[in-house]
Amino acid sequence: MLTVRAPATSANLGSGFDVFGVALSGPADVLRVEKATRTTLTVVGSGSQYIPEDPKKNTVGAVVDELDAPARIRIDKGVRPASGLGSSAASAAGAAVALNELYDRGYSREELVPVAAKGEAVATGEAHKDNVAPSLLGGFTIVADGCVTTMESDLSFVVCLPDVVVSTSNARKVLPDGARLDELVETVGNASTLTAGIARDDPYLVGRGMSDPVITPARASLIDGYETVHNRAVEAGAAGVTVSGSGPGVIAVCPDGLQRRVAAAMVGGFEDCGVDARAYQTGVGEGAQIVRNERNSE
Ligand SMILES: Nc1ncnc2c1ncn2[C@@H]1O[C@H](COP(=O)(O)OP(=O)(O)OP(=O)(O)O)[C@@H](O)[C@H]1O
Ligand SMILES: N[C@@H](CCO)C(=O)O
Repeated sequence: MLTVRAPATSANLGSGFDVFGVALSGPADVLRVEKATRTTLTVVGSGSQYIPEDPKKNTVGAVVDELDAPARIRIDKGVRPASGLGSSAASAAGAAVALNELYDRGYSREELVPVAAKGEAVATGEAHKDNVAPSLLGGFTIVADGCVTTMESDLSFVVCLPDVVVSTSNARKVLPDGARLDELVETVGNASTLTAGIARDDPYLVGRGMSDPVITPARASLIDGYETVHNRAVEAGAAGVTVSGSGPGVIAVCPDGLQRRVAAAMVGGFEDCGVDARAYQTGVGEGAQIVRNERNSE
């Protein structure tokens, strides 16, 4: 039996739609996995009542198939589904790490990215990799043209999760079909600024790059209270604020010492709009880890 902790992630960061992702130090899914002749799933924890235990409908089932590695799997959800915090990806990444180890498949973490992405196709219909890459590799990740680049970072974030549900598949349906040239120029500029900010661990540069004129405005309209929460976070000292993944989570990058104030301001902003919310004071974290290995006692 293996126990794996796989972290929540925040994709896009505004200007990096389907490209940027960051592993968060918390929350996380915890998976207990042991070999079996047939795959069975149990799901407990945050939002587990909305997650199918049928392996064909769960992201981990696709990973089992890809690795030809049947198993008895118990998922303890720390990452609520339809949160914008890479819930479906955390389970897929955790399963990929556990099954690769249990069945001695020998894949590197980079090679597990497309394997875990098959799980995302189960959740959203598209095998996008911008959540599974950071959940597997940790740090800040750039997924572009089949290549994954990772960068370490020490930045601090607040992620505020309202008590509403936005599924990735619905949040992709509101996106426009195309963008104008000036919007493209603005987005490339912001993405470049953000990447430079990660390289320098500079929250102000990252914050300046954390916006885009096309994707974020379309998604923000699905989140009651977004404008208020955005403004409150900035007033409290956040260096940048945007929709986390496809929402409804909202992520703020914070200069040192301001996380608590920003977290309270964001929760208060949602509450003033009649929406319950909770905040995670978090930072850039590591990729999925095997926290317990009882293989030798099998
Ligand atoms: N192991 C799993 N964990 C979470 N959700 C799962 C899992 N397996 C299947 N799902 C389904 O995937 C959907 C949630 O995925 P979705 O991509 O919408 O949310 P998310 O992963 O939190 O968001 P985002 O990708 O924007 O960060 C739900 O319909 C849920 O039932
Ligand atoms: N890049 C994907 C990630 C979902 O978390 C999207 O924004 O739809």
